[in-house]
Formats: sequence, C-alpha cells, structure tokens
Amino acid sequence: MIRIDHLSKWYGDVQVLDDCCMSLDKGDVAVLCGPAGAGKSTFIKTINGIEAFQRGEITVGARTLQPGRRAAPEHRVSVGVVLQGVQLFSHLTILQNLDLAQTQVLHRSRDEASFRSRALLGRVGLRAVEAKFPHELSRAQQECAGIVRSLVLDPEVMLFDDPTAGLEAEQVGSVLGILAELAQEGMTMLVVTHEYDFARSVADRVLFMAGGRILDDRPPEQFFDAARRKHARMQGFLAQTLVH
Ligand SMILES: Nc1ncnc2c1ncn2[C@@H]1O[C@H](COP(=O)(O)OP(=O)(O)OP(=O)(O)O)[C@@H](O)[C@H]1O
Repeated sequence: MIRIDHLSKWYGDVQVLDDCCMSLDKGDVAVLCGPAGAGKSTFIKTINGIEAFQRGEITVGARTLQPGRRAAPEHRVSVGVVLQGVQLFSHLTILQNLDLAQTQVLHRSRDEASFRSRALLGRVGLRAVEAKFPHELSRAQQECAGIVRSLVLDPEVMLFDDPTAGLEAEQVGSVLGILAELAQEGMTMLVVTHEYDFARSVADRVLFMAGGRILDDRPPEQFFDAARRKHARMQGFLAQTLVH
C-alpha cells in the first residue's frame, strides 16, 4: 500500500533523511518516534509530496514518486496529512474549511461536499460547531477539525505529525480516540507521537528515527522491551519522553 525505498533528502548541504526504508500494508498503523530534529516532520511532509527529495522512491498504491518530480495532485489527495499547528483558514467557518478542498480539489458540488463534511463532523462530535470560526473552538476541537479536513478527501493513507502536541492533558484523549477509531476501521496510518500508551494499544509497529535514519521498526511489545533492555541511547530517549 505504501512503500518508502532508500529515501534521502537534503536541505541545501544538510542531509535530513538518510536512506529511509519502510512499508505499510493496507490497514497497518505505525507510530514514528525519535528525538527533536530527527527528521520525523520532514519524513511525513516528503511522503505527502509537500517536500521534494533527492534519492529513493515513494510508492503509494499504484503511484510512485521519483526524486526531483513534483507530486501529482492525486498523490497529495491519496496521502492525507495532518501537520503540527492549526492549518484551518481563520476567515472561514469550520464547514467552509472542510468543503473548500472537496470543491476545489475533488470538484465535488457544494451540497455533496457539505454532506460529506457534516457526516464526518458528526462522527467526531463537532456537528454543533460547523458554523463557528476556528478561533472559537478549543485547540483539541481545532485539531479534530483538521483531521476531518483531511478525511473528507477520502485518503488511502493518513499521516499525522504529533497530533496531540500542545494539547491539555484532558484533551489528548479525544484526539487519540479519533485516531484509534480510524485504526479500527482499517485506515492505514503513520503517526508521529510520543504517546506510548497509544503506540502499545493501537500501533502494529513502532519506528524509531534519529539523525534522519530509521534505526528500529518492530511491534510495540518488542520495541519497548528492546528499548528498555538493550539500547542505551533509546532508553535515554524513552525515559525523557515516556508518557504515563
Ligand atoms: N525548511 C527547512 N530548511 C532547512 N532545514 C530544515 C527545514 N525543516 C527542517 N529542517 C531541519 O531538518 C532537521 C529535521 O527537522 P524535522 O522538523 O523534520 O525533525 P523532527 O524530528 O520532526 O523534530 P521535532 O520533533 O522537533 O518536530 C532539523 O535539523 C531541522 O532543523
């Protein structure tokens, strides 16, 4: 479903992704963790096609992205991405935000788009705020609306960059709950997070990235076991970031 082959990327002279390989089958959920500056956000943006890359290949379904080529719009639609920070347009209501990409990118009619938007807003408990502007919502509600804005485009795979960053502890659960539901429904997902309870209960695999390289990729129990017992470097990192 999604395969990353020997992906390398440089910003100028600085290499930020170094020979990264991974693949996800349909319905797989992988958590990606690692220290600040490891390259996690860059990895997500490169897979989605926001960022160019210089070596390797990215395959999603039947489409393969080559170095130096712009990602086709169909690629960007099939790979939904929820980046850090609020990405909603502040001058549009939540419903208008959700309808916009559908009418512009997928050329759905306004009615068709709103029908889809409302159905998904209802599923995440946000139907009542469809006429509000982003600043009138809590941070968690904004995050959930941002997730819905990707989902309305019916992506084949979803990438999340630290979706609970900056949320109050009591709001984290509502966002992770939506991700867990999506996983249960069979959505293929790559989630940058340090919420290890989520990784343990929802993910099929945990990937560890440092210095632009994917250094580990295995099922959660094995990952946390190995991290505790063997890898001093990772153990230090886990100890610093462990969420109880
Ligand atoms: N647009 C850019 N131009 C130049 N360098 C960049 C750019 N974006 C990121 N970098 C650098 O690339 C490296 C990887 O950054 P990235 O944000 O991908 O790491 P990260 O693992 O997501 O970190 P964090 O957990 O802090 O978000 C860092 O050294 C960063 O400074």
